Amino acid sequence: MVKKPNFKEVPVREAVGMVLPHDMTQILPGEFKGRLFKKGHVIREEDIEPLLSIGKEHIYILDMPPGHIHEDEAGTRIAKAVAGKGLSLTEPYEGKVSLKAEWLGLAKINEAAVHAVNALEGIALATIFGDQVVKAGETVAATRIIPLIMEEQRIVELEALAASFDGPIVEVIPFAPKKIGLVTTGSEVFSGRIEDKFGPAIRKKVEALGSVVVEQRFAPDDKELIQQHIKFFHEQKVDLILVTGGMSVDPDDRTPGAIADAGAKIVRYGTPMLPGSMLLVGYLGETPVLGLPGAVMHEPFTSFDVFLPRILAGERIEAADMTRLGYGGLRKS
Ligand SMILES: Nc1nc2c(c(=O)[nH]1)N[C@H]1C(S)=C(S)[C@@H](COP(=O)(O)OP(=O)(O)OC[C@H]3O[C@@H](n4cnc5c(N)ncnc54)[C@H](O)[C@@H]3O)O[C@H]1N2
Ligand code: MOO
Repeated sequence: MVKKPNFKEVPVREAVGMVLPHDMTQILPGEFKGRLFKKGHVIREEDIEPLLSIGKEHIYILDMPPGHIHEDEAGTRIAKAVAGKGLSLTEPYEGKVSLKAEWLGLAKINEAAVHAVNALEGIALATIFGDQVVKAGETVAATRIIPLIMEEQRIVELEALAASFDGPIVEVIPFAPKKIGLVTTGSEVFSGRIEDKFGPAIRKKVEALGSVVVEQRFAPDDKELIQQHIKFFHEQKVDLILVTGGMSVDPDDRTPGAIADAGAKIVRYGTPMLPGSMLLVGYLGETPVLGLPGAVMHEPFTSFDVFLPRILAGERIEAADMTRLGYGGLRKS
């Protein structure tokens, strides 16, 4: 059991000159939720009315037993113990310390470690789901202890637990700027019968993450020509090759075969996420080659948007990464 701290209860009218042991929250539904008084505030005569208005007829004056620490210090220590690179800590607010991204990047969260930390009584660590893109300033995790004070020993245990994992529990990996080669297939686009919609959509997605399409090459539905463009980009030593169109079941859909014929090792063709089930991921040497499904053209979040940030953060995509998308992967039916 979490030990109750020793408090002296003082009627609020007699508390003038005393120090508040924790932040005092006011909630006016629909209007305001926040800190009315900060921890450490010395109560003044004019504070009595506001305190009574939030239902505080008595306040606690804290008598901190030896070996215990306050929620603000505990929250800060937990945050420091779990944070890796790319995160900065906020000041404690109502006992809560948040971890905010310092740069645009991929949030990496050790899920098993988060569960292990939260199994310690009295400790709360909340994170976003991992492998998401976060912008500078976005909150990635927040922590607090449940009681107002806690034996310091518990925090020492938590620090040891956090240090026992391989790498930090929460971090933000920055995106390396990569050079991308884009092969757009489809005889209807090649001939000019229809306007290319893939190029602008892909540029927008990759530029948002700090990378650039160095060149876009067009091919009709001809396996040999598609393959030549893929090899060209590989020789140009781009960091990533993207191929659009021709990913499904029609006789004119040549892209998966062209990627294989170019010499790429196919990780997997098809992934259980909608939209974007027709995604192919392969590697030509060390260079990732992706066959992109039609949905990438018009949907803001597809299987491609799951893996692009991970590739730009330097990760290699394995078959299991692709097969695991099914659970929660129905984003659009
Ligand atoms: N019977 C089935 N039909 C479809 C399946 C399936 O499994 N069985 N999968 C569907 C899914 S999911 C997708 S995604 C698409 C995959 O399409 P493809 O990659 O083969 O795309 P295309 O057939 O080449 O073109 C589809 C559509 O998009 C237009 N297009 C293609 N590229 C461009 C471009 N660069 N700019 C503008 N428009 C483009 C193309 O003209 C077609 O209209 O298949 C589903 N069907
Ligand atoms: O693979 Mo498709 O993109 O689900 O529409």
